[in-house]
Amino acid sequence: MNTEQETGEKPNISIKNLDITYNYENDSEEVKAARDINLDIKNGEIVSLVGESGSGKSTIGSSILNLLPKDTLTRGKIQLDGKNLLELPENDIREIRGKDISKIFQDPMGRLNPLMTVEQHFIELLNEHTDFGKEKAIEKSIDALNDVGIPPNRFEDYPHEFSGGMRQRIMIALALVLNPRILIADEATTSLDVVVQSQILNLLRDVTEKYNTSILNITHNLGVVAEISDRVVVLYGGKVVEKGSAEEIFHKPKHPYTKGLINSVIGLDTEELEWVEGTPPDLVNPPSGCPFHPRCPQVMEKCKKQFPEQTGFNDSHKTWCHLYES
Ligand SMILES: Nc1ncnc2c1ncn2[C@@H]1O[C@H](COP(=O)(O)OP(=O)(O)OP(=O)(O)O)[C@@H](O)[C@H]1O
Repeated sequence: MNTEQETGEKPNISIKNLDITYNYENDSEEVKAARDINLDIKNGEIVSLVGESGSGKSTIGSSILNLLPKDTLTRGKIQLDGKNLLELPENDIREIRGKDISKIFQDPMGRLNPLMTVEQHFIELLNEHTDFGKEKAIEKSIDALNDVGIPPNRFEDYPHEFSGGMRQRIMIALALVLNPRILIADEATTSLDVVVQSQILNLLRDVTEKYNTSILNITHNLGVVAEISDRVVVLYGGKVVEKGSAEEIFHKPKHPYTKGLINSVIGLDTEELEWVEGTPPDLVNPPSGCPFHPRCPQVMEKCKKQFPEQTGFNDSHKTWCHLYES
């Protein structure tokens, strides 16, 4: 049974048994980028999806927006308001994209049009999704900018006139102005320096509360996760291997991979930095059994043969590891 069923709270968005395979039936090798993913996100909740490069994080984020390449096979369900987003026609999904579900990326400069002012970006977006007149559109935009700390006198400036952190604030305001149900932040702070990263994360936390928007925070950097997450989902080789509250994942990690990830984060009391030895799996031919078994310091014979069943420690904390199976 999953957390949401146990607590009885209805999720905002619900991913069920999601499998994603790239290069399905084309000439290239199939890549099994996500396998049997189950993930519910509640209203106003910040869930971080963490794992090494290539573990399938961005693939899952893109599937929610239906932005995967055409020859990608997706199986399972991504449910929002009783609709399976994977089955919606392109026109319907275009309507949802930007309005109910929005996304912020690592590189705001690459997403903002250098020839358009901040105002023009907002007006274009609001014209596409609403029938606000110009006055209301400007008022809404200035409110959203205000919420992210950009003063109204910068409304007619161009993207290059802002610092990296301010451009990311503008992206957040653009992502929130339509009051979306869920915001997907894909490595949203990765290119920023540590102080600005922290400011942007705090900002995301604050605006989530104000707008009651959920956030799926995708990152390989565990350092930025502790600060903002309600829950953390750990992904390895396209499979969820552990999930729990931020407190549980950081202070009581169970899966050997999660433990390795946590130990590789630099903290104030770090004396010796550790890392997870070995290389991430090839998702064209994922390892049999538990995908982490070739790198696991506690590997057992059955780990090579069979993916573990879920072990639940309480309503929120679960892992998939043979070490904990009774
Ligand atoms: N368009 C694509 N076609 C084929 N394979 C892809 C495509 N995009 C990603 N992959 C593969 O899918 C797997 C998961 O990639 P994904 O980008 O989702 O991982 P990630 O955890 O987000 O990593 P990163 O942090 O490096 O972006 C990887 O093996 C990657 O090479």
